[in-house]
Amino acid sequence: MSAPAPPVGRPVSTTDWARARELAQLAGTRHRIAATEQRTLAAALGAVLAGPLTALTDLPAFDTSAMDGWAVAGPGPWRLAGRVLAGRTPPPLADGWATEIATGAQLPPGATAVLRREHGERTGPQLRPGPAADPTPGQDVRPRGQECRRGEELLPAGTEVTPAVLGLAAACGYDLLTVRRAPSVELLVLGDELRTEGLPAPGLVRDALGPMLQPWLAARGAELPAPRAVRDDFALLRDAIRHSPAEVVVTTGATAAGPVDFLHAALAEAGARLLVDGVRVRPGHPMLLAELPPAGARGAARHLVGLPGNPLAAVAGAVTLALPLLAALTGRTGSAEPGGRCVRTAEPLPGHPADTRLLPVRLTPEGPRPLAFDGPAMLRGLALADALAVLPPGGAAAGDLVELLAVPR
Ligand SMILES: Nc1nc2c(c(=O)[nH]1)N[C@H]1C(S)=C(S)[C@@H](COP(=O)(O)OP(=O)(O)OC[C@H]3O[C@@H](n4cnc5c(N)ncnc54)[C@H](O)[C@@H]3O)O[C@H]1N2
Ligand code: MOO
Repeated sequence: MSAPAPPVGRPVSTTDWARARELAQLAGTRHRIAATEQRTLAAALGAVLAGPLTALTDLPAFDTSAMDGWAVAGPGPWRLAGRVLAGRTPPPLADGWATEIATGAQLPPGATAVLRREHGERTGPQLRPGPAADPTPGQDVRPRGQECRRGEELLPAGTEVTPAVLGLAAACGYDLLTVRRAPSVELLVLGDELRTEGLPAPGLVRDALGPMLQPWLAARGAELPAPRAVRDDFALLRDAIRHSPAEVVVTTGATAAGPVDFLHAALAEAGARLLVDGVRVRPGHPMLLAELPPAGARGAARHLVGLPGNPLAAVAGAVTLALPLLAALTGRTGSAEPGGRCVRTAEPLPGHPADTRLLPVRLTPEGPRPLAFDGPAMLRGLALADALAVLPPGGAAAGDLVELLAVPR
């Protein structure tokens, strides 16, 4: 069969930007991954908690000294005996006695407070509070359960496992975390003009999207192998889509109406149903989202996100369609996800007259500042950006609240 001609005069810019993002979220929510797996803490970074993180122990697990000094029992002066270091179990302390204690050490039973080293005056075996008054009961003591009680919910299901979450989980006794299975993704990079190494040459450009999207999507919780290059060939593309075992196929390029832009035709032949076909956003308006027929015996739901080939347009497609889809597939919540952060502008930010604009900005104490080199085919501004500002048609005036989206990290 000969390759079909790419569609001519196909309508573009058909879906409003916010609606397109919502449709991607809905598609993921409808096919939320139920499977869970247990991972060691070291392997869980970036995954999503399958259930609430509940404390396995009180925190602190025992009454603890918050300062270096002396554990004291009752009002001063005190008689001094011994010392308690972190990691030891101290004997009880009788009223009128004090014992040297380190920060983090277990408070002896009977101790009523901790006197900081700089607040105590020691004369031989005697300790008095110095010019300061006696410590109040409980002073500089971290009582058992101050941070949480055993069984208390610390984090909800859907929380991304960040380094801080790993620290908290370790602090309250976890060795393994139950997380949602990561969605499998295949990245297909389209374009005969692309080289994966060396300098661009006449007519040839370096693939900028494989090196950017692969680690970005992986950091957002996707399970994906190295990108696969697919030649500008209709049948190759159709078969790559048809037979991909991934739950989410992400393609780059071939979304528009060029002579070898076969994506629409390949999707049609692969039995795809378009959920989003063009978005009223700049850059990136030819982006698309499709539902693919299930593949393989497991019959898992599959989607395809078609990112435009222009590199900044591809980033716009990723934040609009790919990341919301991936987040919803795992039920991921958090500030890096859609709708996370807003900021007030200090100066007007230029928009598109009719469409939403995603503008790379630097965040300064005064507010978001646009960056130069923000054309659809450029990455220079993006590489310096802290965020993409979501600008409504017509742009934002000084003092407006604008949403910020995370840039590739
Ligand atoms: N007649 C029209 N032409 C175009 C329209 C339109 O509405 N009507 N839209 C323009 C817009 S906007 C975009 S964005 C691009 C989308 O193009 P495709 O998704 O079909 O992508 P390609 O044609 O394959 O490539 C476009 C451009 O990007 C470069 N590219 C592609 N892949 C990569 C990569 N992995 N790394 C670096 N650069 C890449 C490619 O070489 C081209 O320069 O269509 C416009 N045209
Ligand atoms: O998506 Mo295109 O200009 O908007 O690069």
